[in-house]
This record gives sequence, structure tokens and C-alpha cells, in this order.
Amino acid sequence: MIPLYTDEVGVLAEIFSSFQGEGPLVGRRQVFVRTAGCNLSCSYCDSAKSRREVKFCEVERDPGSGLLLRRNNPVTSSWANEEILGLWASGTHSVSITGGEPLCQPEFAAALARCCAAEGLPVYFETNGFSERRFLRVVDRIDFAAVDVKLPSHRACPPADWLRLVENELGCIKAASRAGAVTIAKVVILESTPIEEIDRLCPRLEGVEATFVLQPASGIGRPSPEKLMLIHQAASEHRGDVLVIPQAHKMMGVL
Ligand SMILES: Nc1nc2[nH]cc(C(=O)O)c2c(=O)[nH]1
Ligand code: SF4
Ligand SMILES: [Mg+2]
Repeated sequence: MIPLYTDEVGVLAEIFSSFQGEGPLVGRRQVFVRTAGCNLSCSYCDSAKSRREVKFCEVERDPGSGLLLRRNNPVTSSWANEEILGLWASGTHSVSITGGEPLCQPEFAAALARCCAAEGLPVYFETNGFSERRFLRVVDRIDFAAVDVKLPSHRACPPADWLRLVENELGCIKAASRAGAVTIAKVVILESTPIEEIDRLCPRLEGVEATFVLQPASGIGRPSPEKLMLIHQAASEHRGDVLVIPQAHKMMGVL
């Protein structure tokens, strides 16, 4: 008999309750599940802790308390599911599966999404988009897809690997949109971002059904208003719906 459900094992960094701080769903209450480990090395990364595998998964006890309890890694998807349900409060919109990079643990990411779907909880899936093949294993179980697009100047990977990375990211964005997920394509903008990189990228997103978000870096490298205007103008030559949305969770002081 084919099992209906497989419990998978993986490495998590955190499970907590917060408000989505990025993109067009900003302000939506979510339970966040942050996987540990990432294959890229973006210059602006603010998830340093979760880029490597961690010993413990920190779980928030009461929403907003910031009080985190530790659980030894690896953990199972069914355990994570119970913790998600424990943090699910009235008004919660969805479960954000984020990282690190969830697709570094594809079976685990798929199991997490499957558990949520089985409970009827909508899934918001964040990925750096490095593998379209892996993304295809989760795409049918998610409702929202937030896919990063890395520019060469982000130094996410060695220069020789960037073309393959961007092809995969665009593949993920198109696959999510085709599968009927609400799709968000996100590019982080720094003061050092060359306009030419936006000029080269944006024609490739023409006609793709996704919300296109420029996210100003919030720490070191934060772009000036003038830079943001110029980048927005360049992107808008190719799409009519370009949004500039900063990271609101950092302003609110929530996790
Ligand atoms: N509140 C909140 N919103 C977020 N949106 C994306 C996040 C991330 O770390 O990827 C994040 C996060 O860490 N916290
Ligand atoms: S893909 Fe995300 S988690 Fe990975 S290095 Fe880049 S910003 Fe950090
Ligand atoms: Mg992220």
C-alpha cells in the first residue's frame, strides 16, 4: 500500500509567530518555520544564523514573547506541524516556510508543506530559487511563492554560476505562476546595485504573472532615495507594477 503520509527529518533554525515583514503580504500574521542551511552567500544576508546547520531549533513559547525554547536537531515534520498548530492564533493568515534555504532539504520542505496543506493551513514558501527541479516538488502544495532574483553584484554565488542561478530563479517564478500560486519575485536593492543589472534582468520578467518587488537593503548598503527612484524607473520600463517595499518587521521590532 502506498503510504498517505511520510514523516521526514530535517534541520530547523526557528519556529515563531510574527507578521510578514516583506513583500505585498506585509502585515499578515504568520507562523514562520525557518529551515537551517543555505547554499548561497549574498552580501546582504540577514539570516547569518540560519545559513549554517544549527544544533537547536528555537521555538517561540507564546506569540510575541520572544521567549524561545530549544529542541535538538534534527526534528521531524510532524513535530514541526504540532508546534505550528500550537502557535496558530485567531487571525493567522498562513505558514511561512523560509530559511536559510528550504530547498536545501527538499524532502523535508515538501513534508512541511504537505503537513500544512493536510491541516488546511495556507503555505507561503520563500526560496532563493536555486533549483527549479527541487521547487517542482513543492509547488503543488503551496499557495504563495516568494522567489528571490539575485543580481551578479549580490555575490550570491561565484560569477561563473550566476547564469544558471538566474535561469533557475526565473524557472521557479514561472512554475509557481503556472501552478496557480500567488507569485512574488523579489530583488534586493543596495546603493551599489548597478542600474545595468536591472536593465538586463527586467526584460526577462516581462509578461510573467508575478508581483515584482524591489526591496531596499535595510542595513549596510541601504540605498539612497535617488538610487531607489532610478532603479524603480529602470524596472518600470519593462513592467507596470513594480513595488518598492522595505522590511517592515525590522521597523516593528518583531521577529
Ligand atoms: N516578520 C518577518 N517577516 C519576514 N519575511 C521574510 C523573512 C525572512 O527572514 O526571510 C522574515 C522574518 O524573519 N520575519
Ligand atoms: S539566499 Fe537568503 S539565506 Fe541564503 S545567503 Fe542569500 S539572503 Fe542569506
Ligand atoms: Mg528571506
